[in-house]
Amino acid sequence: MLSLSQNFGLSWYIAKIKFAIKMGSLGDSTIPVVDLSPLAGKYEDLNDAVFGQLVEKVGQAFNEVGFVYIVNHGVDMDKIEHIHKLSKGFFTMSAATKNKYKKPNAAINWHGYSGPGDEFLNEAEKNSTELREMFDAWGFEQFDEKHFPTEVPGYKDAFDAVRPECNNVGKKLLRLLGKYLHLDDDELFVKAHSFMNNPTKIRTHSQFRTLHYYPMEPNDPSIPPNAIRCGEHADWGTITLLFQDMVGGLEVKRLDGSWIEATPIEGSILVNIAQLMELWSAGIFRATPHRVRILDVERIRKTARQSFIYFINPDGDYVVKPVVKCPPGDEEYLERTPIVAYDHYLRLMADATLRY
Ligand SMILES: O=C(O)CCC(=O)C(=O)O
Ligand SMILES: [Fe+2]
Repeated sequence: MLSLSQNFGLSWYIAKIKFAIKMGSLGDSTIPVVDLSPLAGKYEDLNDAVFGQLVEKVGQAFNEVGFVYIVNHGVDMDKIEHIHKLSKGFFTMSAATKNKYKKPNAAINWHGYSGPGDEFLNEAEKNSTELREMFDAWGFEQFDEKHFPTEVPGYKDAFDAVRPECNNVGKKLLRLLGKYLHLDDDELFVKAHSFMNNPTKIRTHSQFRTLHYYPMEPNDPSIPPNAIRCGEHADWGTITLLFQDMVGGLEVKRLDGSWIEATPIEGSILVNIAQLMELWSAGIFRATPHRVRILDVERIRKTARQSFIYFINPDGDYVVKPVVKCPPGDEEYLERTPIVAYDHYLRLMADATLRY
C-alpha cells in the first residue's frame, strides 16, 4: 500500500520548496483572520458582488499558508459549546462504556469511538505515541440513535443541530475557492458536495469528529518524551472546519519545515485545506501538515484538550482531478491518477489503523 507521504507529502514538499525558492519566498508565517460578515445570511441568497475582496484574501491565505481563522461565520457557538459539554460527558465515562461504541473494524467502519492507540495520523512514524480518543460521526444519514451513546442523551441531535450552519459556511468557502481559481462554473466544488443541499443523499462522506486529548498524570514516566497528542498529517478531504477549545497545542508546518502555533481565538473557526482540494486546485491551495503537541506546561498541570471538527469531504463517488492548469513546478499533479473520493478515504483509513 502506498503510504500517505509517498502519495502526497514528500513529493508535494519537494515541488513546493523548489517553487518557493524559485519565487524567493518560503510562504507567509502567520494564519490570517478573515471576517466573513459580508457573506452573512443563507448561501442561496448571496449574490456575486458580496464575495468581492474576500475571494483574494481567502484564496491567497489558502495558497500561502493553507489555514485561515474565520470570524462572524454564522455558526452558533453555543451549539458548539453544547457539543463540547456532551463530549466531555462521554469521554469521562469508563473505558467499558466507551468501548460499547467502538468502531467494529476501524479500517472499514468509520463511525463510532476510537480509543487511545487505535488510529495514528503521524505519516512518517507509525509507532509514535499519540494520546487521544475520539468519537466520529461519519456518513450521517446511515446512522440513527442506536449508533450514538445512549448514556449521552441528545448527542446525535447536537450534531444535527450544527450541520445546517456548518454546511452554509462550508458552501460559502467552496464558492470563494471556485472564484479564486476562476472556474467556468464557480459552484463546481459546491456541486461535488451534493449532500449539503440534500442531507438524505447516500453518497455523503463528510464527517464530524469530537476529540478528547485526555489529561496526563503530572510527570508520568510512562509517557515518552516524543509523545504527541495528534501526529503530523494533512487532512484528507476538501476543507476542514476546526473548533478548538482555548487550551492550545495545535501547530502548522511552514514550507521551510518550521512550525507555527495555531493559537486559539475565541469564537473563530480555523479552516484548512485538505488533500483532495489540493489535488483539485493543482497545488494552488495547500493541504498543510499540522499536529497537536503536548505543551510543556501540560505535562505538569494535567489539562484535557477538546476539539470538534467538521471534515467536509466530496460525495463518495466523486472523481477528483485538477480543474485548473498546474502552476510552474506543480506539473506532478497532472501525473496523478484521478482519485475516487471514497477510495481515497478507504486507503487512508486503512493506513491510519495499521501499525508497522
Ligand atoms: O484537535 C485538533 O486541534 C486537530 C486535530 C486534527 O488535526 C485532526 O483530527 O485531523
Ligand atoms: Fe487534521
